Parts: sequence; C-alpha cells; structure tokens
Amino acid sequence: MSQLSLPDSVTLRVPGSTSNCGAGFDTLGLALQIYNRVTLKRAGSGSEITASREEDARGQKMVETTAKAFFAAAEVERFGFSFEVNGEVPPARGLGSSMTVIGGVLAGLNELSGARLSRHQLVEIANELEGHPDNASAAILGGFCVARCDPKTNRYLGVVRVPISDELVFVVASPSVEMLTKESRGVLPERLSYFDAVKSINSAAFFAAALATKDYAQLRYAVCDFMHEPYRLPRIPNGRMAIDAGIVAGALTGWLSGSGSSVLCLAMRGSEAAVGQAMRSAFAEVKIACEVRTLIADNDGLKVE
Ligand SMILES: Nc1ncnc2c1ncn2[C@@H]1O[C@H](COP(=O)(O)OP(=O)(O)OP(=O)(O)O)[C@@H](O)[C@H]1O
Ligand SMILES: N[C@@H](CCO)C(=O)O
Repeated sequence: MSQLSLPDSVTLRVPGSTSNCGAGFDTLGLALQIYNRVTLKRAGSGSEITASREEDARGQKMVETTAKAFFAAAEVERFGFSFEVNGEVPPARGLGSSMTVIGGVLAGLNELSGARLSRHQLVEIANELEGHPDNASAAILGGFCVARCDPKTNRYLGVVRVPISDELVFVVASPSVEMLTKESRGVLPERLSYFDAVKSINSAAFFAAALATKDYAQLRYAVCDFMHEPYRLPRIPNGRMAIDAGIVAGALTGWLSGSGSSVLCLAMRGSEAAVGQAMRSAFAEVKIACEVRTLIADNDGLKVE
C-alpha cells in the first residue's frame, strides 16, 4: 500500500469478553456483544501519543506500551497519534476492558501504518503484553476461544475457535466495585494441590467439549474451579451466592468473569429475566449495587468501522 493511501484516522469496534470460564484459567475466552470503540488519529508530526480527552488519560500508559510493542513487531517507523476510547465495557470488572484498548490500538496502528499484520500476529503481541491469551484471542478473533501457548516461553501458538449460538445468553452481574487484574492475580497461591488441579482440568475440558458440541444439557453445574475462584470470589461479597442463585433460578452454570468483579451465569434464552433477578437479589442482600446485563456471544471479533 502506498503511503499516500493510508488513512489518518481509524475506529475499531472491539468486543468485551469473559475469560477463564471457571477452570480454564488463562486459556478459555469468550467474546460478548458489548463493545468499546477505539479511535486513533495520526499526529501531524512527531511521535507523541496523547489522550484526546481527559477521561482517556487512564489508558495512557497501556496505549504507550501497546504502541511500543506494535512498532517493534511490525518493524515500521514510529509515528505520533491521539486516542480515545468510547463504549459500554465497564473498566476493571472482568469483562476484558483492557483488551478492548490493547486490541483496538494494535489493530488501529496496523491500519494507520499499512503493516498488514494478521489477526493471529495481533493476538501474539497482545498475549505478550497481557501474559495470557484468553481475552486477547476472544476480543480479536471473536467466539469461544481455546488458546494455546508454548509452555516454556508462553508464546501464543494458536487457537481453536468455536462460534457460539444466540440460543445461549450470558447474564452478567457487575457489582459497583472495580477489581484490577494485576491485584486479582496477586491473591493467587504459588502452589496448587494435585487433586485441585485434577478436578479443575476435569471441569475445563468437560465444559469446553460440551459447549463446542452444543451439548447444553450437560453444562448444568459443569463449572467447578479450584484454581482461582476459591481465592478471588471471597473478595466479592455474595459473589458465589449470586452465581448459585442464578443457577437455582434456571441458569445452566456460572463463573467469576475474568479476574472479577463481575460474575456471570450461562443460561438458555428465555430464562434470563429470572436469572438476572436472582443474581441482583444476592448482591442486594449485602447492599451492593450491581448492573445486570444479558449478553450474547460475539462471533466476529474486532472490526474496523
Ligand atoms: N475505557 C477505557 N479507557 C482507557 N483505559 C481503559 C478503559 N477501560 C480499561 N482501561 C484500562 O484497563 C485497565 C483495567 O484493566 P484490567 O485488566 O485490570 O481489567 P479488565 O480488563 O476490565 O478485566 P479482566 O482482564 O479481568 O477481564 C484500566 O486500569 C485502564 O488502564
Ligand atoms: N486469565 C486472566 C484474565 C484476566 O485478564 C485472569 O484470570 O487473571
């Protein structure tokens, strides 16, 4: 592509996502139809990166780090740009907000520079930045993603991606408390008991196979995690109760979304009102306000608008 035909401005629509899906820690990710839009505008000169508005400043460091990684990987000359992030994905609630920013910046710079990195190359860079490929693969590629990394280097190696039917709904309760992934990873233990690992692998493998083959009846109570939820969920008052109440009200199963603070129930279409009400009531018992959203899966991943 000639330099002359490159755009000066680009907007990316990037889906939020739920990751881990219980025991698929750092491995399973599922894109949801809730979006942020990341707009990048090339600066007239220089290599400065600036937030377009005051409210975008919280993303400054993340955008700078992402841009640095992009320019290095794409081997293109750095240029300055401004950025803004708009949309519905609540920050620090376990719905992949950071990946909407990282994915949007990577794909945006790909467009502005004409570098033409593939989507899998973008996932590879995003995985290096975040340290895990679950949200990265879901946000960039869409659908339900089982992502694989090199066990020695943690380099992203590839993904098995399954589109998810809109018969399934994801009822997400986001309590009013922010939970940063960095802090939420800090509460995890250094070691895991052998049989906690065995039980977790059993649940993650069963869940992925049942979802991929649309054997939905077998998803009931299918999520049992011993890797991260026992350490994180107690930090969210009535978080476990909200998931259990959703299941009693008709959901198939549920989990802590990403690193929290949202909790999520997976249900067949039609039961979302009862499930949402039950989840909201569980948080109301401990006087925690929460926003309840009923979402379906996004099967497209990020898009240039
Ligand atoms: N709309 C936004 N504008 C700018 N930066 C944002 C925005 N949303 C999120 N961020 C950045 O992402 C950080 C939150 O990322 P974090 O990984 O802690 O949570 P998350 O991505 O919402 O959750 P999870 O990774 O568990 O799904 C914020 O501190 C901020 O730096
Ligand atoms: N797998 C990650 C997702 C959050 O980005 C975690 O649970 O920490």
